[in-house]
Amino acid sequence: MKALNFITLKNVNKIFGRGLSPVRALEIDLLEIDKGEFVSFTGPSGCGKTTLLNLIGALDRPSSGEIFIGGRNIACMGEAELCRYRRNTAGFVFQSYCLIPSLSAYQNVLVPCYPLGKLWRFRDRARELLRAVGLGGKENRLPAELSGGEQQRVAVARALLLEPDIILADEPTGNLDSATGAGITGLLKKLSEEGKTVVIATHDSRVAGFCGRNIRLEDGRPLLN
Ligand SMILES: Nc1ncnc2c1ncn2[C@@H]1O[C@H](COP(=O)(O)OP(=O)(O)OP(=O)(O)O)[C@@H](O)[C@H]1O
Repeated sequence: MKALNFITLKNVNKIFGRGLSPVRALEIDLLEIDKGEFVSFTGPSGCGKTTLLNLIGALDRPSSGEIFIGGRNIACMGEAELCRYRRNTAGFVFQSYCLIPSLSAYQNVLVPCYPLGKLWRFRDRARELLRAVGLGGKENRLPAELSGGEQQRVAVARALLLEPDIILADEPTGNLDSATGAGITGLLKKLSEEGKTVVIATHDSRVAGFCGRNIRLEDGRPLLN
């Protein structure tokens, strides 16, 4: 049975800057996402999509409010606990892939475990993940020797290395042609069917159409039905 309300944002505000011209980037009364959901956020440029993903992934802190992940409020965690949360619970996929150019696909997938040491423990999993995203046989290629879609697959495999419950993807298909983008969206959908909670920000209505639920943001506020 699905556990409900895996991600809950309550009275969350994010304000950038101070003084005469602060920017209110997000203003959320209540937003709930279930475990295993595949949710997209859409809306015009500047409506707060990236800010929202960054708050859920603890890459940034809210100005006020509570963000519960699996019942724990990450908005009031200390830095050490947040580090563990970022490492173990939330995996990020970015529009521009953010791979390290001098490392092979396989080495890039292993990057999240470098700070943990004990690389050997993750070697088989990294190879398995590359096979699972359709890159078996291309483990030793550098990012420059892979297509955009293949690089994004490496980024998805990297995000999965430490078995996070949540995948956050900010415009994951933004640099890809529509067929390749559909492949990446299909891969993210499959992950949600396997139990991961997948949250993406996208401009592309076709990508949003693939998701179980789409939430439109306007001026930092979700338009909920
Ligand atoms: N570090 C920052 N300092 C000041 N303002 C910021 C900062 N980051 C974002 N903003 C502002 O917050 C608002 C929301 O930005 P955000 O990047 O979340 O929007 P977005 O919906 O992801 O936009 P896009 O679709 O163009 O990527 C915008 O008005 C933006 O200018």
